[in-house]
Amino acid sequence: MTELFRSPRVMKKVQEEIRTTLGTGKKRITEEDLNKVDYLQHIIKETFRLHPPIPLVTRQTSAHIKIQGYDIPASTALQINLWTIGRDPKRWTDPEDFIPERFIDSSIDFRGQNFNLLPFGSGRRICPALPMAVAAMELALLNLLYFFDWRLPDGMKTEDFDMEEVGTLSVVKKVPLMLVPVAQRQ
Ligand code: HEM
Repeated sequence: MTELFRSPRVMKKVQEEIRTTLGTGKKRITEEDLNKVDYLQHIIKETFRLHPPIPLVTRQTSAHIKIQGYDIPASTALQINLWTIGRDPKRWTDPEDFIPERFIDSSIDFRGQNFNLLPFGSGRRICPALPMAVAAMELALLNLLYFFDWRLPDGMKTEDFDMEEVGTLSVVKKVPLMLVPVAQRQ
């Protein structure tokens, strides 16, 4: 929601796509509404790229290996920095910008097969809750964006948003986002 609010173009586009796709007059968002709005899926991917909730995934080597010329002994703990990978200019164009369109016509997904985007890890220890977590995020966003428009509290400016993140194993926004909902008559 913070990235959407910082990017009015993206907010407007996704609300239009959600409201057009789901139609007017809905009383509730249901499971049948999931996976219908492609642009929302791109927004979720773009958010995972810039703000992976678990920024470091750990593995331990089972044998001596060599990576890019470095000798790594057996039983070494390796940390894969998902946050850095998500902002690596060698992998992403304009990596600091929130551009969901980068995923249009792209096969990049977050299900562990593409090593540029691994918010749920990969392989046999990949997050077992991936389908539930993604469905919960999508349901929450559909509800927030279909039924409400959003404005800033009086006296606050978008430039005042503090984007700092804090945490250890998992990270969250240091200063919670505060917005005012404006109910929409559909
Ligand atoms: C957006 C939400 C979530 C994200 C981004 C996330 C991310 C991750 C990541 C990166 C890992 C490590 C994967 C690896 O080492 O390859 C992990 C593991 C795990 N996650 Fe999640 N997770 C989320 C939600 C959840 C939820 C809601 C649950 C439980 C209800 C959950 C349960 C677990 C468990 C049990 C593991 C350990 C799996 C294992 O070691 O075999 N996760 N998650």
